[in-house]
Amino acid sequence: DLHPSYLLCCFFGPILPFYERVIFACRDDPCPVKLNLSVGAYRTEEGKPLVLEVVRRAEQQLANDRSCDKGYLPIDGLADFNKLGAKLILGDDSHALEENRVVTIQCLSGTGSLRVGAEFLAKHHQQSVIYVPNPTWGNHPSIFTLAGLSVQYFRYYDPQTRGLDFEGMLEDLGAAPSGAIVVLQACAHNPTGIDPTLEQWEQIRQIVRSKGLLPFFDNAYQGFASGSLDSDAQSVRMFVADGGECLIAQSFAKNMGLYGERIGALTIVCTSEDVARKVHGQLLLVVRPMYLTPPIHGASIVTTILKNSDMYKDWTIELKGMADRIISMRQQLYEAIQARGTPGDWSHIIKQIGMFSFTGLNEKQVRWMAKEYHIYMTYDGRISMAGLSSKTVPQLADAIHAAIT
Ligand SMILES: Cc1[nH+]cc(COP(=O)(O)O)c(/C=N/[C@@H](CC(=O)O)C(=O)O)c1O
Repeated sequence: DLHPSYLLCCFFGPILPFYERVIFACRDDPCPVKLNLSVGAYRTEEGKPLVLEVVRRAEQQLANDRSCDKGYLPIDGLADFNKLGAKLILGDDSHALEENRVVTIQCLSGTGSLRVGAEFLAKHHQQSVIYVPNPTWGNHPSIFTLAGLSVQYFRYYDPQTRGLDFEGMLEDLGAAPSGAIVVLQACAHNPTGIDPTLEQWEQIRQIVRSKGLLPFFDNAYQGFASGSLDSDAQSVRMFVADGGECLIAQSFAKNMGLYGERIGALTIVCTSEDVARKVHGQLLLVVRPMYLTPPIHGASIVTTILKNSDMYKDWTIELKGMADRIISMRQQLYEAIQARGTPGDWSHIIKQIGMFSFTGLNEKQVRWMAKEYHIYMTYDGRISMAGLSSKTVPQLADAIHAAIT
């Protein structure tokens, strides 16, 4: 009979995903000028996390409201949050909302929304195959596999052009079995920073609908990519406008800076009000044994801001400020690389969008940069542009130049 601790140590083998190893390597590096570009969390020009001013005002308002309590939320979360969150992604004029075909439940940020959606699909959807982009966010395969779905990949990134492998994507989606689930990152694709154009989204929509595939949008960066909440929602709204079904995982971690509040929502757009009612009931059966009910504070902050037109407007201004700073970091890094005459075409740095840039650096170069320049990024060469500042751009450009030449 095995000693219990022996059993445990059998499981605690080298399970850390590659990016966690990077984070620990960076954390343990004593160098005073180390640069952590591995985590997708916004940092200010001073390299600090940012609590939005409008979030502080909302929290102050909540703290002063003596009618607020800390009781359990319903299983599907804060009703106002669900309503306002659905409108934010679907648009005020959404027919699906008008026809009551939409189910939205508050979940534990984007990750929790993806997981609840995946558990629901594993139980109720006739196809258990889920296609994700190659490459995709490192956590996607685990979320879907642990929920009981079988993960397949569709081509997404072309290393030759450092752009979208659009033909390959359409071919793989065309070859997917009818009813298969397809994960589509709504904007600011992680890790590549490459999004389809609106014309390409329309072609993707046509093939998804003609093949009877089920789109599952991961909407983790709405407003963070272009600075506009509506522009970044266009891909989702295209699909919803055609009357078909889709799932949408929403996160307020990045666009409202509420990373640690774990606030997001799962929206399922159904074909009828009656189906929506049944889906809602089944979602409650997934959530209750998983975490009973979601946390109240983050949902209250988001609701306070979305409900108040002045606060909403102030939020959009701060959100655009974050997006603009990232776009400026792209431009500065590109110009710094150009100024050093680093070989190769680096225009992908300014063509890509959102939090990340897929540099094209290989693992050997990434490891060398960590060792020689104390600059940390994920081993696939992804850098978080939000981790850069005008001060640190030259340090990164020098390191890239040295790694390439
Ligand atoms: C595409 C995508 N989807 C969902 C999430 C989950 O976000 P949530 O905080 O659950 O709402 C993330 C987080 N990505 C960053 C965080 C991480 O992976 O640790 C990242 O890629 O760095 C994504 O990049």
